[in-house]
Amino acid sequence: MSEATHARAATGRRTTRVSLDGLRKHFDNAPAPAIAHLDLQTEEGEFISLLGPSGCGKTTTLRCVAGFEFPDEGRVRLNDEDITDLPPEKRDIGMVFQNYALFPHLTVWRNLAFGLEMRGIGKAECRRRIDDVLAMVQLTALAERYPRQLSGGQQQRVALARALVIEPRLLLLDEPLANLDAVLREDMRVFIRELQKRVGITTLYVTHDQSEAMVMSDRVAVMLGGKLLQFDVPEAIYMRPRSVEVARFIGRSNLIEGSVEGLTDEPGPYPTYRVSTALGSVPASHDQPLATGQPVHVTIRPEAIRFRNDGPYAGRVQSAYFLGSTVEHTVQCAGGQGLLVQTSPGRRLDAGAQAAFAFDPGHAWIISAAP
Ligand SMILES: Nc1ncnc2c1ncn2[C@@H]1O[C@H](COP(=O)(O)OP(=O)(O)OP(=O)(O)O)[C@@H](O)[C@H]1O
Repeated sequence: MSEATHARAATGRRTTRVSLDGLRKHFDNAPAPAIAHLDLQTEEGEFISLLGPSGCGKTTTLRCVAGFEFPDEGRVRLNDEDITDLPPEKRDIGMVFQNYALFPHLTVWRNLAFGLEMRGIGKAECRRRIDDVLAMVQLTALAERYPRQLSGGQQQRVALARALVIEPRLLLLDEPLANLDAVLREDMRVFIRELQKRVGITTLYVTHDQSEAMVMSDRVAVMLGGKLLQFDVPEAIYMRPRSVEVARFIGRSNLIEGSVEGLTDEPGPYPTYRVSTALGSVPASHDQPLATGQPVHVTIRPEAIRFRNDGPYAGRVQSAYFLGSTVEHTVQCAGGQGLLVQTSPGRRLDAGAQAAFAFDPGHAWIISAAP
């Protein structure tokens, strides 16, 4: 049996599409809805991150899927089954919380057996499933330990194993790495993602950490103020933000106001326009038709700008901070436009220097939505 088949057999191989249709949740006495309106559909086996700042409604969304909250409006579906009104224990969903929520008085083995026994699973089947899942999370040797005798990372793996051993049709993870130190967090990202791929289970993952969402996910749902701002593959979220809010929230970004001058015939994966800005006329890409004179923003990532003596744009370096592998410069340009420019240490310019710079039209993206 291949490792992937083995892993799927160990957790029952149940792929599921999740469909959130028109969800709304407004808690009593809250000034604004936790979820204003949410439509989100996943494919089978996808790893989806719900990403956004504190209070944007990520956890409430996850709790509506788990059955710990009930939406005021909208439906939650797994494949074609409407589970909106089912209690949590009837949903067949595995969940891992930030604080792991392990039973402290039970060994690792008993923690895993608990949910299986509750479901009336026979002894032999329990043993088979627990053995398989413990092997997957590499904890076979620690089966008789109590949670307090385990490190944070090991406890997290027990929590994952406990969620998977019931062979759920969906896995929900709510900031599961928040309590781990930085190095362990990075290891656990890879561990969870590899495990999820082997098992093939559809997963919703709540985080406010953008790099975590980028590294782990097939697609990222960026939320703000109870609304979905953008739902796309990580590269598109980073390179082709659809709104000023997404550009601001994801990574560091330069946002330049301007108005569309017209379409060019420059080659590239997306049509290139010229946009009139404080820097002058700049080339930038977009995938939708734009009208001449239309107000837009151009977003350029700091690492996409290069200092070059023959560059078409000019400014004065105000500060240069050494960050280790890169140097971050702030540059004051014509018309009062400030820019962040990130270079390798070898390309550093000092504060006070005059800078000429350039960027590819493919790295300048037009945002046409009003902020
Ligand atoms: N039980 C509740 N009663 C009243 N308001 C609530 C309740 N649960 C959440 N809220 C409010 O709903 C909004 C969204 O909360 P939610 O926990 O979903 O956000 P979040 O994006 O997960 O934030 P965080 O990352 O801080 O957990 C917040 O303003 C929060 O205060």
